Amino acid sequence: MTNSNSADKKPTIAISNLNFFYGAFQGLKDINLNIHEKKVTAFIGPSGCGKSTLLRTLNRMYDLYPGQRAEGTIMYRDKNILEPGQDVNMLRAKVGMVFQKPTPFPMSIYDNIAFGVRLYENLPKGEMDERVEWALNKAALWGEVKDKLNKSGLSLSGGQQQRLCIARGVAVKPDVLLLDEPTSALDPISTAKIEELISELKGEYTITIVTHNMQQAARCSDFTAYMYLGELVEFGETDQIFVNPSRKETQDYITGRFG
Ligand SMILES: Nc1ncnc2c1ncn2[C@@H]1O[C@H](COP(=O)(O)OP(=O)(O)OP(=O)(O)O)[C@@H](O)[C@H]1O
Repeated sequence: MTNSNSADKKPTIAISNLNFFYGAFQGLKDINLNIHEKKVTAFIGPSGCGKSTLLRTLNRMYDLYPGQRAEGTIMYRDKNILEPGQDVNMLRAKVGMVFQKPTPFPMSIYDNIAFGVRLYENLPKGEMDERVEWALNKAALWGEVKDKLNKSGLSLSGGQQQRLCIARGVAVKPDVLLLDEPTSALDPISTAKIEELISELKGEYTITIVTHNMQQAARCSDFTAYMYLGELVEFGETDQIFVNPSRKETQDYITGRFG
């Protein structure tokens, strides 16, 4: 594994000796990796290598499924989130997730945003209106929906729905955003919008993205982790990984010679 030399600042998330199990099957093997503050980190690698599994450990999404368990340490701002006493709801408010398929709730555009906020904060109507507008602006969607906030979130196009999900994610003011192949269901124009959005959001949030799209990783990320069969093969600054990888396996994958 290559360590990045721009890692002087304390990382937002420090993963050490992480192993993950789906019952008897080991999905992640001894992962050591830092996620840096206000940077975009991409997880790349062939199908089944463990990218989504790794992403889901970062807010303990796997807790929802019986038989899945993680061992090791994931320090998130000085606290090991794998410890049993961790408040997972609070963790998921701080470390939010956007999924591959847009998943708006079957409710109005306004309520899609307000719903999550109400779980954590009791805002008067005026402040909630401001928060909804703020979040939709952050997700570059306000202009397209400001006149139809009471319409169903499901009435939006796929690209708009995904931006609504990103707005929902930022509305609770998280610290970290986990994006699991956020553009794989979208057309090129919507994809470009989401990529622009990622570049803007990283000024304020620490972002981790799983992607199959090499160009997307190269365009959007500051750091890249290449995984294979549950192992982290190489991690480093994206420019170095794409221009001068230290491992032949990484080179083969990014140049399309894999498999
Ligand atoms: N619920 C599950 N039960 C058992 N094994 C699983 C489960 N989910 C994933 N796996 C296995 O864990 C390994 C890693 O899967 P994961 O979904 O993390 O890969 P990935 O790199 O994100 O793949 P893809 O790019 O195809 O989405 C695979 O071998 C997969 O079959």
